[in-house]
Amino acid sequence: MSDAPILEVRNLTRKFGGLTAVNNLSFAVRRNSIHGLIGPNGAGKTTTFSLISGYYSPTSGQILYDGKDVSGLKTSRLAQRGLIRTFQGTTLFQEFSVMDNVRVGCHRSARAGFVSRIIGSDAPVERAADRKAREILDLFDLGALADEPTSSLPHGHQRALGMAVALAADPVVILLDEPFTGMNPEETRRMMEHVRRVRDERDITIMLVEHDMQAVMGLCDRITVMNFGQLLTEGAPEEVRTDPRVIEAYLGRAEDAA
Ligand SMILES: Nc1ncnc2c1ncn2[C@@H]1O[C@H](COP(=O)(O)OP(=O)(O)OP(=O)(O)O)[C@@H](O)[C@H]1O
Repeated sequence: MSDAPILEVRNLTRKFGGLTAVNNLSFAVRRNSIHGLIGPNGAGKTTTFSLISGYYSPTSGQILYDGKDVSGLKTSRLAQRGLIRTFQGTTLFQEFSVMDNVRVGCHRSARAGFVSRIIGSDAPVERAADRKAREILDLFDLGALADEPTSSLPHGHQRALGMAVALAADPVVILLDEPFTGMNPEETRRMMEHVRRVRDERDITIMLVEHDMQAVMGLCDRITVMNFGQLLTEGAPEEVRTDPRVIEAYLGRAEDAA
């Protein structure tokens, strides 16, 4: 496996009028790692995610994905290449069954064969999508709920299903936007297990923005810390947790807000 990072941002800057939300930010994400992006409120994490996933174009700087400059490419093009972002609010079809949500995701990524397109029969594609959807549901312990309406699932399961749909698109990198928001401790524990499983069993790189520090520290291999749009520090969870600059950044913002 190559040692080159799967994702890298170089001197990334994004301005909104007079406000610099991301300021000359550089960091790299190793292949097959779980990489956290943290920082106090307003630090620029979401903007960074939106830049990497193509929702915003950089004002300046570069984004390299698998060694290639993808700065300014649209979300759909990046998704085709395997860079997939999930959102805080779920984007599931609530009236569909659990299985059908994943099946739709599989179809989006499936390429119908030449013959089936000519004769109008997509049976092999359907069968392949079904098989793939079942495997993915099992990975997230959702197999027994496959035929349930999505709207009946509790919050934790809905978030797991959101990740299952992302997996159906054959990602290389998944960008998870606050995956633990609103979860109780048991749901958080299970979600952490799912994220690990996706990385371990599917060789997928995971990058996440998250405020739940316990989850971030327990899950991530490396953590990038932002403050005021800039890189504050980067390191293993233990280094970051005990870094006085990180503690200061969080406490400083808490005092501002008080
Ligand atoms: N579309 C926009 N237009 C103008 N300003 C924006 C826009 N998006 C973000 N900002 C500003 O950029 C700065 C960084 O915001 P961003 O949402 O990226 O921070 P964050 O670290 O994700 O914060 P939080 O943890 O609160 O979600 C903030 O000052 C925010 O108000």
